[in-house]
Amino acid sequence: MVHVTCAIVIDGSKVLVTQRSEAMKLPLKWEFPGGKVDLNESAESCIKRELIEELNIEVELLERLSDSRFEYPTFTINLIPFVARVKAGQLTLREHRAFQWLHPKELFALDWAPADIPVLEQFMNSKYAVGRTL
Ligand SMILES: Nc1nc2c([nH]c(=O)n2[C@H]2C[C@H](O)[C@@H](COP(=O)(O)OP(=O)(O)OP(=O)(O)O)O2)c(=O)[nH]1
Repeated sequence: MVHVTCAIVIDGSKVLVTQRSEAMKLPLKWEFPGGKVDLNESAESCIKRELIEELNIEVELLERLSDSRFEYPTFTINLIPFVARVKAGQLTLREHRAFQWLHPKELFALDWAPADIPVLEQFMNSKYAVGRTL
């Protein structure tokens, strides 16, 4: 099983989403940015490191949500989500194809990496999803 962290980065009512590039696994799928946890690394350190490496942003973690386990045909992922806020840095795409800041209600329309769907649902039911329609 692969342990992967991801961050739902919020700015007011907007949420950051990133699109995987053609060269990555799950090409062109939208995701919450993050990546694989290294050996002996905590989930918290991992997500902070990944966001600096991939997007050049330093984040503050607000809350850890529940893990989402998903079986892809060739591997099983345990996705560890955090809600976070940008503390410093100018967002720069280093691996992804695109990014968008969206309102919570716009999120469901994206073509998501399947493991992210339960994470998205948890987020939508949290106090951080401002202006959501329930
Ligand atoms: N970063 C991230 N990865 C996700 C999410 N949802 C999801 O299924 N994944 C999958 C895609 C990848 O197979 C894996 C994360 O790996 P990664 O982002 O470090 O990159 P990768 O697999 O392209 O890298 P690699 O195998 O070439 O080292 O988890 C998500 O929300 N964020």
